[in-house]
Amino acid sequence: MTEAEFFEEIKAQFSQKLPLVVYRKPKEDTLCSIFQNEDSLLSVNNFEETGFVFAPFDQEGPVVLLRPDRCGKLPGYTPRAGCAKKGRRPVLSAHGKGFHLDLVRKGLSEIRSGVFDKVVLSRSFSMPTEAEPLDLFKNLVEKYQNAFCYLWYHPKVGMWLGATPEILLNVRNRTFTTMSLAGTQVYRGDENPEWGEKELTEQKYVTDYILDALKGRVDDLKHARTETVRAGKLLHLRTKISGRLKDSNLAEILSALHPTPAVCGLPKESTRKFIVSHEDYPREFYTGYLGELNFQVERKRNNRASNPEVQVYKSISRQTTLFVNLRCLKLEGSEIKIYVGGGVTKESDPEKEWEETVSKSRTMLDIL
Ligand SMILES: C=C(O[C@H]1C=CC=C(C(=O)O)[C@@H]1O)C(=O)O
Repeated sequence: MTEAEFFEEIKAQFSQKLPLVVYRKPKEDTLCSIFQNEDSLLSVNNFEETGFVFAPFDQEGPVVLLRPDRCGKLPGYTPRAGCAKKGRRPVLSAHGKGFHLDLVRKGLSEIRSGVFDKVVLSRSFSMPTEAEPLDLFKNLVEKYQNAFCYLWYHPKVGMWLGATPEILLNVRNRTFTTMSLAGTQVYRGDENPEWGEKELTEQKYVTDYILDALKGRVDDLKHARTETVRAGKLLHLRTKISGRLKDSNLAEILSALHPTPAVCGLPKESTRKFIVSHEDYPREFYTGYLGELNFQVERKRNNRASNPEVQVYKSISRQTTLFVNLRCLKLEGSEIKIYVGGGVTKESDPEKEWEETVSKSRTMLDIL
């Protein structure tokens, strides 16, 4: 399949208003597309299905499933810069700042009263755009090599686009990896900067929560050393976590994990309630998760041990690769809605929390 054919197929699906997703996994150069042949709105029942999932923040909400009726692959894709229409660089406005500062103060007051330890508070803002969705996607792929970049569309749900640095769960057969990702600072040329107490604590809450949620449900639970990772112009703290699922209990693992304190808070239930009743917009799919569910992967292997003439055989495994939906936007006609948030702990300063959401919003604004 040529590059022109790959993108033509996507445009044709759009013009027929049929569901699709196009994406590129972190550090890979293959673009993947998935098309559903008709527009029914399908949802996941028990996570035994195969397809591309798109889950909302709200754990009770249905997890949308795109059925892979047709799939495309474009290996070796080299992104080119400047696909979006040239225009004025979007101006960052302070609109909504008063509300956000108040929201953070309310969160802090709950933390100080001992209601919860950490809460992730967010905001959303809109701006006009004339950019073509596919051009925006190409810009994401070009700019964010370490991120999972996607463009997702369902005529009954809407169109979303993002470049997320956060893996929720990666499972091949029964081996899984996940990560705790939190704490933010702006990248200023040093990939190994000092971290403050506030960031170290807010990220440790996430690590401890994940380890606790998985304990007893998995074998060989391990975590690596906490490290700094770069996501565009930002740096985060990350701890990789791995293990082996006891049996095929993907649904149970996901419900124990999602939403983690990287996007909700600690404890989960009281912070979820606080978020839903105090943020001034519905998160919908922001801070939900998305990705491949139970895809078959074929691997060719050389079995040197059993045959000196090098026998090549194929092994088939099932793989699930899910990402947290961060650094994303929703496209509604000629308007985009950008979503950004940050973790609030007892050490938070409302003004700095606002600045952090401004820095995070640049990930999406820079592709316009
Ligand atoms: C909630 C977001 O980021 C999360 C992931 C990494 C760092 C975060 C932080 O430092 O607050 C957040 O937990 C967002 O980008 O909207």
